[in-house]
Amino acid sequence: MHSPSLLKIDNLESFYGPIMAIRGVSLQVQEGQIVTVLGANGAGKTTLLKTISGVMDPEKGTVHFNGKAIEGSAPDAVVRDGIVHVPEGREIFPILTVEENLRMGAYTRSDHAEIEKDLELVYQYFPILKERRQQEAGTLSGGQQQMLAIGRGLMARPKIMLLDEPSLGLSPLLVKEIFAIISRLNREQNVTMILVEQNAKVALDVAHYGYVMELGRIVMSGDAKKLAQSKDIQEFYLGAHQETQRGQRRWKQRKTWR
Ligand SMILES: Nc1ncnc2c1ncn2[C@@H]1O[C@H](COP(=O)(O)OP(=O)(O)OP(=O)(O)O)[C@@H](O)[C@H]1O
Repeated sequence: MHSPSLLKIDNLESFYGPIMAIRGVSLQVQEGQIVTVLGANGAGKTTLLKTISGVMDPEKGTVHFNGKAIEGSAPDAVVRDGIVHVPEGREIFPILTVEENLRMGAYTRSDHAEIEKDLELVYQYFPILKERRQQEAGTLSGGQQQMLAIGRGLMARPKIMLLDEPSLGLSPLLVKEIFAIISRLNREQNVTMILVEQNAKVALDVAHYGYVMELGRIVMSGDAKKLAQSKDIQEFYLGAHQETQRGQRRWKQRKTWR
């Protein structure tokens, strides 16, 4: 990695009261890349994203975005800087319509004509959302809600999107469809992404670079193609592929990493 990073995190530590959820995490994201952060339940992936997006303040460490220190900034200031968090669990506004949800994503903007253009852009990527734009978001299927969460994130016109487990709870076919769109958004709209996933296989397929987290630390990192060939990763995702619960236990039980 030679060019300066778009996002650079050094030695980050975050706590929930006495619980240290992030233990000295350092990572870098180059502009234009998809960087995946893999790890089992409770590894600290969501906490990492919350700390980047300003929802949580770190106890220690720095987050630089475009060379500017942003750790401890308010969440809306982070959005204005160009970082958008697409949360896990389709946290859309269920009683607002699809279009109202999308417009909420542009809450930090006042360039009205551009907002209308971006709405059309979101509808190009997700035609089903256009079809259902007057429908209450709570009545959408899980896959459609995930599309809406991503679309709402796009409405902030981000430089970098933090995607928290977009595959969660979706059928393999839908996961394929959504990841293909994530990949297109990265290539065509030049949106840099941090992609948090338990599903290592699909994440490494679209990512350029990857990190593995375990108990709040980064235990492994590398080029996505190389990571996909690593024995540890293969054991994890093949296990996870066959039987999720067993896969997750095996991942957690590993003590050493190469
Ligand atoms: N609100 C909270 N209060 C206390 N501890 C928490 C809270 N949220 C998470 N934790 C703890 O912090 C650690 C990291 O959790 P985190 O949610 O970041 O993991 P994760 O890798 O994102 O897992 P998941 O995929 O389940 O979201 C875990 O030990 C978890 O139990």
